[in-house]
Amino acid sequence: MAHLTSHHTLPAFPEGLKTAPLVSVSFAKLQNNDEGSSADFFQACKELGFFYLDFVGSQLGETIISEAEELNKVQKEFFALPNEVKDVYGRPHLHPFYAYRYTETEGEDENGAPLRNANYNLRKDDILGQCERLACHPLIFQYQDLFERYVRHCRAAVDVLLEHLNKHLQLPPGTLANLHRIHERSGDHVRFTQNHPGAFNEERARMAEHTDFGSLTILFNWLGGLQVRLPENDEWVYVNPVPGSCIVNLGDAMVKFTAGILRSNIHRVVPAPSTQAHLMRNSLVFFTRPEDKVILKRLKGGIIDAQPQSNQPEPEMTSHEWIILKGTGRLPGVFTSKGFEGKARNPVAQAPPVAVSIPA
Ligand SMILES: O=C(O)CCC(=O)C(=O)O
Ligand SMILES: [Fe+2]
Repeated sequence: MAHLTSHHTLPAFPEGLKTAPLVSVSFAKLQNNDEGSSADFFQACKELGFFYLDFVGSQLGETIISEAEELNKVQKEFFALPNEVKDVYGRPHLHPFYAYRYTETEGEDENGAPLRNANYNLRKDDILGQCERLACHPLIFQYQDLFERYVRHCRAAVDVLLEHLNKHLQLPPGTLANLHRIHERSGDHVRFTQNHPGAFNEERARMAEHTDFGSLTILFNWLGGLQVRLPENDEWVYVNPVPGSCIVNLGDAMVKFTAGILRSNIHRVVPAPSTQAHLMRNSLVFFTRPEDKVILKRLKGGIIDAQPQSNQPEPEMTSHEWIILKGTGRLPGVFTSKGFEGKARNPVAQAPPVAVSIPA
């Protein structure tokens, strides 16, 4: 049988290593409104906030899989470019968030420069021609059609998920869809990521802990290295990539909209485990965010109304403000249903005001 993905070309994830108990939800069944799959999906969104979305057997799903494989080749080509070329498209001079970004790691490249772990954020509104386009490398233009198809297809899959959530939350029809209209400006973006092999480093691992700030994330990875922190005991465990499935996780906006019914789980990326540890690791992420102007606060209606009211006044900010503050490190700490954990208890008091001049 022909392989749908390139996972078989890589060494297998090590046997016997403890992995996160992500349930697998069939996208084809969700498309067909299968009740059991829909219930499993909602449960996963409440309990772990992470699940495998099995795309096999869905025409849209299999298209997304093959586009992700193509984009994985494009990202490798991009990251192989000379540093000074990539730096043209870098943070913060291009944009504080939608740009190329790196941190230096151990080792040197053939020119004696420190190795870089990097990502490159490419916003949906640039790809779909919905705003004045930020400068991007010619390679991105070369694959414009692929990017556009990928964005539209990921968004179509996300729309299916939002409809199921809307139903389970018993919100008026279209409530979540209306906060995520593809033609409106939003922080949706494609992210390329690349990490060099290296030894596990506790401090680095801790620095990488985060929740995603938006609504739903569609993640493809080919090697282990993603870890989630289990809600029941705070243990960090690996997520084993499954060929034919993407990993979906929920972000902060979903916690805010549902007053904590849904879970945005803390996770991080560390070096791939033993059998894969010598390899360069790439992942391809599609982040969905609420539209830029949407205020991140609990929605009214359905089962959300039965959630306890918080006794701490919450600063209200738009989705755009949230992304820029979090994306530029000005909301430190990890956001959970209980508020910010860790580095900052009262983040807004510590964060400088949002600069109005930041281009969206
Ligand atoms: O690389 C991965 O597997 C996960 C990446 C991730 O969590 C992120 O970019 O937010
Ligand atoms: Fe993430």
